[in-house]
Amino acid sequence: MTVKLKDKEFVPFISAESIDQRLKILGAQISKDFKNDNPILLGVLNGSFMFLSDLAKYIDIPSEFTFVKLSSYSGENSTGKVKSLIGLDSDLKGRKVIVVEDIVDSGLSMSHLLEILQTKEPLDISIVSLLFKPEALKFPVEIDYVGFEIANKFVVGYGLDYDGLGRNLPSIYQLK
Ligand SMILES: O=P(O)(O)OC[C@H]1O[C@H](OP(=O)(O)OP(=O)(O)O)[C@H](O)[C@@H]1O
Ligand SMILES: Nc1nc2[nH]cnc2c(=O)[nH]1
Repeated sequence: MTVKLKDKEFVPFISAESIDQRLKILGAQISKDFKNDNPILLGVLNGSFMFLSDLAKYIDIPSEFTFVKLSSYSGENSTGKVKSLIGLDSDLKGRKVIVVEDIVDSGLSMSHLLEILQTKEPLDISIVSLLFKPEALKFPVEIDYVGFEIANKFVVGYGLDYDGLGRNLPSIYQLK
């Protein structure tokens, strides 16, 4: 069934069942790779809230969870550049950090985020992204765990929004 959000129509793309199956595999892989590391999973708000919450249920090793939001604003104006992390209250020094994103598209957000995170002196940084658009990548970033590689088309649902709407859809839709 199609979904209409404001002026745009979206068609079903990745079902809730497919997401759940993939998350089981990702969770098992991460649990194996970080077995003795007590990693910190760092969700990037807003888009990652649903992904991280569901992924966490399939991670069965000691692990910690925290969230940040990126800020690209200076006063009232967007600088077009991500400048700081809002809400990072955990000490990352010497820790294994797993950044959790809903999507890597151009790679701009992730490359800026990595620059800021490096200054916190973590032991290492891994990336898990539910979605990845290889054709759209302009700022090279290496993603350690990818849920789904997708075409360069706009998607919504499962945390991802169109103009603030659609984040609560339990599956992923693609622009018609
Ligand atoms: O690779 P990029 O081209 O930088 O795009 C990816 C970014 O876009 C989305 O965030 P957005 O800025 O829309 O904020 P949101 O998470 O609050 O929706 C998404 O959550 C990523 O952070
Ligand atoms: N909702 C949404 N946000 C994005 N941010 C970067 N790419 C996308 C996308 O395809 N959909």
